[in-house]
Amino acid sequence: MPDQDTLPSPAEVAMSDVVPDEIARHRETVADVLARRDSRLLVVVGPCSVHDADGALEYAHRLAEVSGRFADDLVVVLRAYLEKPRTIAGWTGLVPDPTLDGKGDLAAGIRIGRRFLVDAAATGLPLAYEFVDPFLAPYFADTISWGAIGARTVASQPHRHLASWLPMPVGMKNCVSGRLDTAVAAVRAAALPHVFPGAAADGRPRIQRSTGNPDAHLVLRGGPKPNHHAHAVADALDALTTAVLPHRLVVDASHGNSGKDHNRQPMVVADLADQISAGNDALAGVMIESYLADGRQDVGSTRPRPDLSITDACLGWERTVPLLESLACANAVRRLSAPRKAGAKA
Ligand SMILES: O=C[C@H](O)[C@H](O)COP(=O)(O)O
Ligand SMILES: C=C(OP(=O)(O)O)C(=O)O
Repeated sequence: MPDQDTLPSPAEVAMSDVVPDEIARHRETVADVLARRDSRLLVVVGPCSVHDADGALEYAHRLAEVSGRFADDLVVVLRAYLEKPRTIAGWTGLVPDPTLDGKGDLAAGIRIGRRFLVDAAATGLPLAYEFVDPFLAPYFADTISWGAIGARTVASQPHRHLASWLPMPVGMKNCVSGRLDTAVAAVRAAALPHVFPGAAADGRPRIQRSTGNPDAHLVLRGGPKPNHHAHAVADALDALTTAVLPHRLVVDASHGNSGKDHNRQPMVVADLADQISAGNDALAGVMIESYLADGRQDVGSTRPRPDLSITDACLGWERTVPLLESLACANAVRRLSAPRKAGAKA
C-alpha cells in the first residue's frame, strides 16, 4: 500500500502527446548550431523559472510566433525551467513546490510540470531545462532539446554523469565564483561514458550505462565579474584549446554577466551582438532571462502575479523582442560575410 509520499514512476506520468521525432529534430538542429554546421545563433530565452503554467504558456505562444520572423538567423529555444538551484534556500521550483508555500507536493509538481512541458513543446519551440535534481531527469528529459548543468552543480559527479547520458546538447555553466576550469572539466567528463545508478521508466533502480555526450559545451554566465566581453570570450576559447575541446560557447546575458540586474541584459546582448557581427563564429548561443512583465516580485501571502518572475528579475516581453532583432541582424552580418564551410547545413 503506497504511503502519501509515494511518487509516480516516470512511465506513469509520460504522455503520448509529446512528438519524439520533432524533439529529435530540434536536438539535431541545436547540435548543428553548436558545432557550427548550421550558421544560425542559438538563443535560449524565457523566464528564470516557471511559477504559473498559464502565464508561461502565454509567453511560449508569443515567443513561438515571433521566432518565425527570425528563422533564417536564430534557433530560439524556450527556457522551461521547473527546478531552481538555491545558493542557500528559497523556492526550489514548480516541480518540487507547485503550491509555492514549501509544502513540497512533488507528486503534483511532477504531473503539473510534465503537463506544462508537453503543452510548451506543442507550440513547436524547442525547450531548455536545467537538470537540478538527477532523480527528476527521467520524468522530463524526453521533452527537452537543450539541457543545462548550473553554476551550483557543475562540479558534481552525479550531474556530469547525468549529462553524459542525456540525449541532448548540455551546457556546463562556469562556477558562481567565475571559475571556468570546473565547467571545462565538466564538459570533458560529460563526453565520456560512465556507469552510475539511475531508475528505469517503471521507477525501478537500475545501472545506467552512458555513452558520453558529444555535444556538451561551455556556458559563460559571469561571476563576481562579467565574462561576456571579447577578452573573456578569448580567454574561454584558450581554455577550450588547452583542453582540446572544440571552440563553441553559449554566453548567458543574465546572472553574473548582468550582476542579476535585468536592466543590464540589453547592454550585455549589445556587446555579444558586436562580437557576433564582427565574425566570432565560436559564439554559438546567447541566453536571456525574459518574461511577460519586466522585473520580479516577492512571494507573500497573496497569490503572485502570473506574468512576473518570482525568482530572478526578467526583461519584459516588449524589451525582449528588440534584443532578438538585434541578435538576428548581428548573425545575418556574420553569416553573410563568412565563407561557406564544407559540411555546412544552413
Ligand atoms: O536563476 C535563479 C537564481 O539565480 C538561482 O536559482 C540562485 O538563486 P539564489 O542565489 O537567490 O538562491
Ligand atoms: C540558476 C541559473 O543559472 P546559474 O546556474 O548560472 O546561476 C539559471 O539559469 O536559472
